[in-house]
Amino acid sequence: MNRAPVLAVTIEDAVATVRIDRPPANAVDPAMIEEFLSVLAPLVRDPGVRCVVITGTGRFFVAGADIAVMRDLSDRNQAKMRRWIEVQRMLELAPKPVVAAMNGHALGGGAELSLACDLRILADDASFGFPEMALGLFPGAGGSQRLPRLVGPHLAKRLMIDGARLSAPRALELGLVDEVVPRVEFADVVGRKARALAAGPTSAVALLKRVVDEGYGLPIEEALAQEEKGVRELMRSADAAEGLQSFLDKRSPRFTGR
Ligand SMILES: CCCCCCCCCCCCC/C=C/C(=O)SCCNC(=O)CCNC(=O)[C@H](O)C(C)(C)COP(=O)(O)OP(=O)(O)OC[C@H]1O[C@@H](n2cnc3c(N)ncnc32)[C@H](O)[C@@H]1OP(=O)(O)O
Repeated sequence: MNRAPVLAVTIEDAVATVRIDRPPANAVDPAMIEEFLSVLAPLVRDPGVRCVVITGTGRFFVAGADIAVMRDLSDRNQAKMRRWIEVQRMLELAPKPVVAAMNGHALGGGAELSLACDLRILADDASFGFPEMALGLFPGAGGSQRLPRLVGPHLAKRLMIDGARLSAPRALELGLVDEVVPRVEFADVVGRKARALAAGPTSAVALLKRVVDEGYGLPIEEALAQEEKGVRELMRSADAAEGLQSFLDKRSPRFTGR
């Protein structure tokens, strides 16, 4: 059954915004996951896109997996739903900054998606959390592995066992999100942040993301070797030359992302 797309992509000032609109709660189903994979691939590859913003509509960013879909616990259905992990890896490895602009409730798989992004901005009246336990589940779409990396294993287990929907200030206090913004200013703040990121040295951001992803968790000697590989590429980048020269010229840098 083909249905209308639930993702709308706009590109302006080198910022690609992917807006989710699947009423009533932007819950994730297999069709949305496949749509995400198909719209993200060109955005990740396009050098003209230097920042990607993922956002929702109305009261919801993403309310998690579609619970009606999750009732089908067959391996086949779980395999289709588990491709949500691939969406997260695409964002995590994108050679450019990715912003989770959480306009509304970011829960379960929605909160998990945001953990794969580089900047998490939450509207001040939105909630954030991993309520899967109330459904007899746990955040098994990346959350059980990324959350401990973010806040440490003890707090991560507490958040997942408790399953609380956290207020925006509490999510900020725990370090789960980077910024909480009043709803009335949300779109402006996200736009400003995204444009600033797009105008920055996205080549350095791309290399840093790769170095962190490849080095994290490795024994320090191997991790430093990964870092060295990235630094060699970094020092050959046009952005590094421009950044250093602009300081000496006492002018603002004009980064190209190369
Ligand atoms: C993301 C994909 C991952 C899949 C991985 C599969 C492999 C691994 C499997 C094992 C791991 C499991 C991983 C599970 C991840 C999940 O995300 S499970 C779902 C987690 N989310 C929730 O539990 C949130 C559920 N929603 C709510 O609690 C409330 O809606 C709210 C957010 C507190 C808002 O409440 P309120 O303002 O009262 O609005 P509602 O009336 O409740 O909701 C409005 C309508 O939206 C529907 N809805 C809301 N959330 C969902 C949802 N997640 N799925 C389906 N539908 C949802 C709700 O039913 C209402 O619908 P109507 O009644 O028709 O208006």
